[in-house]
Amino acid sequence: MAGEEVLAPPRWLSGALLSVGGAERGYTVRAPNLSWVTSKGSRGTEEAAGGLGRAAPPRLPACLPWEPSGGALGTSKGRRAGVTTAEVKKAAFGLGSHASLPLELAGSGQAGRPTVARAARRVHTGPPLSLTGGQRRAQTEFVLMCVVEKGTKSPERGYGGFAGLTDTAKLPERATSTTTTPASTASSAHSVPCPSPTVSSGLEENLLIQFALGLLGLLLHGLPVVRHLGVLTPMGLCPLARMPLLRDNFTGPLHPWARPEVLTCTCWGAPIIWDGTFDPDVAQQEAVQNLTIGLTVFAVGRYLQKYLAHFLETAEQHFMVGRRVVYYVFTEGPAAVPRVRLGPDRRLREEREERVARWRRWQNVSMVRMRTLHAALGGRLGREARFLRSVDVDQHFSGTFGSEALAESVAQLLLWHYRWRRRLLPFERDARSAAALDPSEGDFCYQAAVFGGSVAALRQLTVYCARGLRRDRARGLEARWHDESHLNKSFWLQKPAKLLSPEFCWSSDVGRRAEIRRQLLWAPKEYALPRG
Ligand SMILES: CC(=O)N[C@H]1[C@@H](OP(=O)(O)OP(=O)(O)OC[C@H]2O[C@@H](n3ccc(=O)[nH]c3=O)[C@H](O)[C@@H]2O)O[C@H](CO)[C@H](O)[C@@H]1O
Ligand SMILES: [Mn+2]
Repeated sequence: MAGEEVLAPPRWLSGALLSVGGAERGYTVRAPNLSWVTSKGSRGTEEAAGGLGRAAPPRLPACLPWEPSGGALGTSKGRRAGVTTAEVKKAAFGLGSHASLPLELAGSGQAGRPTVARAARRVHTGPPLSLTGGQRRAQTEFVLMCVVEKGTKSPERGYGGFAGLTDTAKLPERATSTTTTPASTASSAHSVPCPSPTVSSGLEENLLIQFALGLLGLLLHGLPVVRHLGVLTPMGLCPLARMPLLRDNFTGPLHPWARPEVLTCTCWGAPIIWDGTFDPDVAQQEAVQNLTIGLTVFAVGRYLQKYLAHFLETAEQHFMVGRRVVYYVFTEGPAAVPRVRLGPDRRLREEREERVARWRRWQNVSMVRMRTLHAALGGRLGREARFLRSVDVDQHFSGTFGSEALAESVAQLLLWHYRWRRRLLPFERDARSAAALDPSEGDFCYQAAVFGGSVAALRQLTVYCARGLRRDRARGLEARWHDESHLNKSFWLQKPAKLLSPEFCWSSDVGRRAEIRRQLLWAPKEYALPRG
């Protein structure tokens, strides 16, 4: 119901519905029998575990981020072993500066003094790209293993201690494989979902409650109210809330705990940016200056006239204000691109795109964007801009969209489904499609209307999607949500370094929600004319 305010559920109800949604991402459920295991293989004290905290070891699965600098893994030992920090991070999910590894690394070093190099090599050559069935099971049972640096006061000093939380009742089998699997060829079998809760007993009941509420909502208010039921599904809590805060090169210190009603980080350590979890002024100051940020947008056919002017005008007011920005407008009709007054240090380039115009169906225009973007990233655009954001044109900015939205790779949570259970997410389920995800796969549902990252990350992403789209086309297939389905597959395999909350891409169709404080708004869906 447009304009209706929907409040967060009362606490008791959150508890009742705990396992329905966010909890399955592994944040809010107690994991029994957790204890520290140190690098020496013994049950550890906190000190031995790297000084993780002064209080008793937390009962929640917990991960610490790697030092943004690369910390222990960037040591001379690591280098001598021929393993770079970047390689390790890539092997462990292709992450940016923060990573957590759901691996069993405890005891991986020599007795008494495990070296970073050994651990790094182990990460590099074995899991998580070749997890055994036992490890996978262990993960779903909340064994969240983390690599924790120890003794890394100076990044030049090379010892790493490793500690993890493990369920001592069910230690995972050790991985036996030592074959190297390059991250770039990782298939879905190698990507690991956020752990699922062991306490699934209430799940069916909770689903029933939600179903009953849905039915009631239907009877009382008609269909639209059903959409709001997602609000009753807790998203889970960021386990890092009680840990050292994640840092991000663009955002300054983050405050994941500032928004306890929503999930503010992922299980692999990426922050989810919500209003209040960052300080916009600090973000603006901390962000590396003098970066050119590209904003790519396709405006083909009637979309150009209907949406582009308003989109650009509002981008001038809100998008990366004070920074160097280049708009890249892909269109077959550059002459019709509206002349919008641009601020200093901001320019607009028309990228003549004849190919897109050939496609009659709007879905084809949408899909061909991946290929076109990939080609452009290899050319002038890729040389000119350091970070890019690709957006749909049928929306406009209505609030600040600044440096906090930058990172190595950035995904946007889809507003309809950000609280939904993983199994219910509308991923491509036709196993023949390159975009297919198994019901146990996929972390979140991301939106193709906003994604971004460095040139290198986006080249990887776009080529992956473009290949998948081409393969599907050759087989006469089209994924359910076109390019968006492929984007979701890609982000499942190569986890994004940062997620933007739905506050960054909202629709008035959903109405107002208390938890949504700032917005990039979709234009009303009046597609009869532009798509006609
Ligand atoms: C908000 C959101 O979730 N958007 C996604 C959703 O799109 P939408 O349902 O919002 O699709 P859409 O019509 O906005 O098409 C995507 C974009 O392609 C461009 N365009 C499309 C057709 C055309 O004739 N001319 C033109 O310029 C334009 O930039 C448009 O914004 O699903 C699409 C694929 O199903 C894409 O994945 C979109 O990113
Ligand atoms: Mn759109």
